[in-house]
Amino acid sequence: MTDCRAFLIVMDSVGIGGAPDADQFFNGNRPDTGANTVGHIAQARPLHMPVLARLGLGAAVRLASGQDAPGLMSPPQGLWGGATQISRGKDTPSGHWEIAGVPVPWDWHYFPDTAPAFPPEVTARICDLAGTQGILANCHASGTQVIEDFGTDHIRTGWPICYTSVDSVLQIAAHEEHFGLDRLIALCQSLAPMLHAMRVGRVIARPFLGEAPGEFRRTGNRRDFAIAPPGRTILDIAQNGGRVTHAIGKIGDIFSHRGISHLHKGKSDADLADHLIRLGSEAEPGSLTFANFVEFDTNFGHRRDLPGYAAQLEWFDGIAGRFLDTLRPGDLAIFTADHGNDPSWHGTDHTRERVAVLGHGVGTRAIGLVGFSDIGASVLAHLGLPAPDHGRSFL
Ligand SMILES: O=P(O)(O)O[C@H]1O[C@H](CO)[C@@H](O)[C@H]1O
Ligand SMILES: [Mn+2]
Ligand SMILES: [Mn+2]
Repeated sequence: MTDCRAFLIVMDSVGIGGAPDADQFFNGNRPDTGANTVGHIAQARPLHMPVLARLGLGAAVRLASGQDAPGLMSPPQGLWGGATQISRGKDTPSGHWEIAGVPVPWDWHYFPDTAPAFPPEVTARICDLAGTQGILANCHASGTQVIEDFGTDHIRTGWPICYTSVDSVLQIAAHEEHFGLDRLIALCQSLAPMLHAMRVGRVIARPFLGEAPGEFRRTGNRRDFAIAPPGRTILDIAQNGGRVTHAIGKIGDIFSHRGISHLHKGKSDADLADHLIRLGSEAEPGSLTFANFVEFDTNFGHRRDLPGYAAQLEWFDGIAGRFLDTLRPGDLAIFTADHGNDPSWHGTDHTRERVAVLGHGVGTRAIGLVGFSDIGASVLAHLGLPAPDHGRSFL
């Protein structure tokens, strides 16, 4: 067995523009054509990201989208390129599964942007499981806004706040104390099989605290109940090959906890960064570490907070530098993303974009434009493991 280790790090929603099918994806009724998360942030405010810029982030933005990314245009000294997605969803499971070798073969079920958004049988099932006479919201919504709008009614009536988005999700927001955190999680878990049978990707528990509008805030106790990937992922293949696999952050939920030896969670990306840096030193020879950093997406992309997104990128770049310093000769680290979420864009939903592929540990190399599945295939090739069912190694 090889002693080489592999680290695959997904910066959630850090897209680089240029998706050839962006015109088929929408925020509201306007297409995602031209959306470019990193490009537009850097054009609004030059980014200081010396570590990822040195690997080739700026060059990747230009390759994928034809746009310049001020501050990031240093000559690449890592493995660098862009990746294009083929799965029909611009959501987290679609992106991660395809990176892990399983493009999504079906069309997800999406709830219409109508009021009500959910069919009567779904509403009835939620009421039945929750023991309530009704549900609140029942529409497309932003998660921070929906608790502002319905939090007071929720505390008064005890009814769960149920909402969706352009993604294939049913989200339930409920108060950790008035409704109860365990009760919310049990509700989502019990509801999930019905929704998965409808090809709804995830049921998500969104607990919050606070007693009045202006004070309501979501907590770190979010839980996702996702459909299991419909094929062998790189985590499955690595584990079947006798390797230790480490999942950091949301990776456990995204892969329905399959193929994972050790799960490392935290209340914030700062906690996850500590796990990543520690595993850089401690992960076993031959192991695979798969990490997701979610705050780019949840705290800044959906909130359309461009200065916040920029600051998070610069913070993460420092983490990336500290992490890379822990690696040994023969290790591979790849930084990539699962979709876009351009904070300068209209709407509040993800944006269809290409993503960067930035590799450390295999010298300077331009890989051009590859497919999402080629990322996972390359990780397995580096570890000396059998190839996945989709994708080709670019190493
Ligand atoms: O506005 P919030 O609740 O953060 O919702 C976002 O989170 C969901 C899951 O990632 C996405 O579908 C998007 O709607
Ligand atoms: Mn995502
Ligand atoms: Mn998101």
